Amino acid sequence: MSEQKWNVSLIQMDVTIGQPEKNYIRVEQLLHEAIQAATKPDLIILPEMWNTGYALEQIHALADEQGERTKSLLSAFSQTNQVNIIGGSIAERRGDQIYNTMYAFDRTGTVVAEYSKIHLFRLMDEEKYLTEGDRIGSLNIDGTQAGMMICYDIRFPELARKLALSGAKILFVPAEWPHPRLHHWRTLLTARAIENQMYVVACNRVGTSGTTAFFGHSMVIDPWGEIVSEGAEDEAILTASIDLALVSEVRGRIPVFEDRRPEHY
Ligand SMILES: NC(=O)CCC(=O)C(=O)O
Repeated sequence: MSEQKWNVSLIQMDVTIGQPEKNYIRVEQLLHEAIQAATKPDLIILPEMWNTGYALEQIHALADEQGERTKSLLSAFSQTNQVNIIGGSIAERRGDQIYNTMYAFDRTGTVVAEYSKIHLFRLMDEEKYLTEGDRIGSLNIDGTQAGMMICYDIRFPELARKLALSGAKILFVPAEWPHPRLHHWRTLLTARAIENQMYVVACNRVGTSGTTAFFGHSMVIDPWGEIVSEGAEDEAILTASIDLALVSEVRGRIPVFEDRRPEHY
């Protein structure tokens, strides 16, 4: 890819709760569909907790031990197809603890970053079953600095700002965000893009889990806050082209980072 222009594919998939076997097969099928599209993606992103869904009562038995199965699948795919992958997040077992963990792979299949969700979402009982991460998720993809946040994390602007201050020009957000909070989803993602003058690439799942309905509406938002591409509520692969030169242009147009006065707040 050119240094500045990327084609991204967002795999807005349904997740079968508590059935990793089905979900690993489905992810592999969708990855193949994404790579065979007319415009080859430079980067593919998956949604949150795609291996198990929120099967929290069985999560200890279902979680991927140290993410080994996930890493093996996604690493082989990224290497074979020379594509960067932001692997959504999965339920990961590490010792006695379960984490909601994201892995990023470069075009050689190397894991270049991992991040475990810091803010656990009480409305979905995450804090009862999962352990929170203790470090932020920064990465470098094809020479561009980026950041990773997971779903509920987008309600915490401090985290996005910290990633932006560490050089991120693009923020990746896998999610399992349900109705009736579409307005929050769109507004918070747009705010993170505008205030940090960076791209936001957010991939949400679709489908239902018990009485909870996930609405999709995955989206790519540019550093000016315009929605470049937005999904509907069905399973789909969303594509968008992003131009990273726009980040510097917008930062030049309104010099927010130069005008910050952190000594007063
Ligand atoms: N999986 C999540 O973190 C959901 C977050 C959410 O729905 C919210 O409103 O925040």
